Amino acid sequence: MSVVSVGGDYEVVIESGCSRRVADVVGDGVQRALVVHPDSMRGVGERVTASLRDRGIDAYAVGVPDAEDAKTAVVAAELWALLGRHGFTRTDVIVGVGGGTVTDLAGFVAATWLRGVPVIQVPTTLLGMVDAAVGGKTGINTAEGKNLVGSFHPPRAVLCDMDVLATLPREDYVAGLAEVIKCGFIVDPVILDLVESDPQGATTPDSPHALELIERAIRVKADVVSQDLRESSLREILNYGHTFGHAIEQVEHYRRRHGEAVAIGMVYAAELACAAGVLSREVVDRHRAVLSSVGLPTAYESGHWARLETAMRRDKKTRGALLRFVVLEDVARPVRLEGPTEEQLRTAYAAVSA
Ligand SMILES: NC(=O)c1ccc[n+]([C@@H]2O[C@H](COP(=O)([O-])OP(=O)(O)OC[C@H]3O[C@@H](n4cnc5c(N)ncnc54)[C@H](O)[C@@H]3O)[C@@H](O)[C@H]2O)c1
Ligand SMILES: O=C(O)C(=O)C[C@@H](O)[C@H](O)[C@H](O)COP(=O)(O)O
Ligand SMILES: [Zn+2]
Repeated sequence: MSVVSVGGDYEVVIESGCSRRVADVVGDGVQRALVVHPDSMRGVGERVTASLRDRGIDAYAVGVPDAEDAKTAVVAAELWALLGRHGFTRTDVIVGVGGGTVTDLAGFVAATWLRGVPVIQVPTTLLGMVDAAVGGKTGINTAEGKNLVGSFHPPRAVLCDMDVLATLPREDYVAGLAEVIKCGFIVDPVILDLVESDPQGATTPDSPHALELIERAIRVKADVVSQDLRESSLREILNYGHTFGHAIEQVEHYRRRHGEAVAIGMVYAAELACAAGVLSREVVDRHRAVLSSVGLPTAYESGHWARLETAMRRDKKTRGALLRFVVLEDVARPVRLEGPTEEQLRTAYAAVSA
């Protein structure tokens, strides 16, 4: 078992079978629990619900639509209605069991119900474990863009059960590696060394390095969010690759995996930094090499610039008319690039669509 403390406020447990121990971390005085899971994870959701009932908690399981279809105001409103019907109070809890989409939704509903009730996160994807379930960013999408409505609401605990990864499709595991590699580029180059030493192994939860990769990425996230929960400055580095990545997701109506879009977004950010004279060609090439070695995409089709630029202007790092990007000066040296020229933006797009 491995435990990462997030600034002393809560713990991220990484252990086979720990999803069976949700009742141990719900806290005192809890009478009711709402366990939110996607239909694909009904088995784990119901197991968690049963384990809470065994401890005398009135637990209800509720299935939500798969992937980004869960992150809507309509689904959130259905859950608020359920909480109201079952009389959930401020001492009751919500449990998110699923990938990042479900932990984002469950966290958002917990943040807003009665202006905030506790949430326990039980991520079931690699991406959920290393990123979405940790750090308290919660949210839903609107027709205008990704994660445009949300709140900062840290969980009471995060339980990463390595056993549940056995059923995760390889493509989804690989998509989660994009956020792991992101942590390597922004803070912890040992992650890059580990992936480069065995790229094939990195693509499976059974590899000798899997646990170390997961733990290192969680430590990067925990360290950053414990210093800057509300993203006043430092936390922006976790958004590396997301300005262009979120724009791709929106243009594709959320049919591409988040991690895949972020992988392309990191190559875009690296090309942009290179065009702005901030980053060496060698580090840009390292982005393409390490991402493609695990099967992540590094290119995007041409012809979508106008829609991508419109979407990028809704990024939360934008200030007024000023587009702002997290870029690198070198590996583990993130900085901000504010107001890149139209030529630099287009040069980077041409480079990723080449
Ligand atoms: N809040 C944050 O800090 C944060 C960080 C990163 C990403 N995110 C969000 O996370 C989302 C992406 O998360 P994701 O990549 O986990 O996608 P996801 O939640 O869509 O899960 C991917 C797919 O795997 C299925 N699945 C989940 N666990 C499974 C398992 N163990 N076995 C079999 N199938 C399983 C899901 O049903 C889904 O079809 C995006 O919406 C992104 O914006 C949030
Ligand atoms: O935790 C953060 O902060 C991040 O930016 C992590 C990202 O991987 C994640 O996708 C996040 O949801 C993006 O947030 P947004 O503020 O750009 O919507
Ligand atoms: Zn992300």
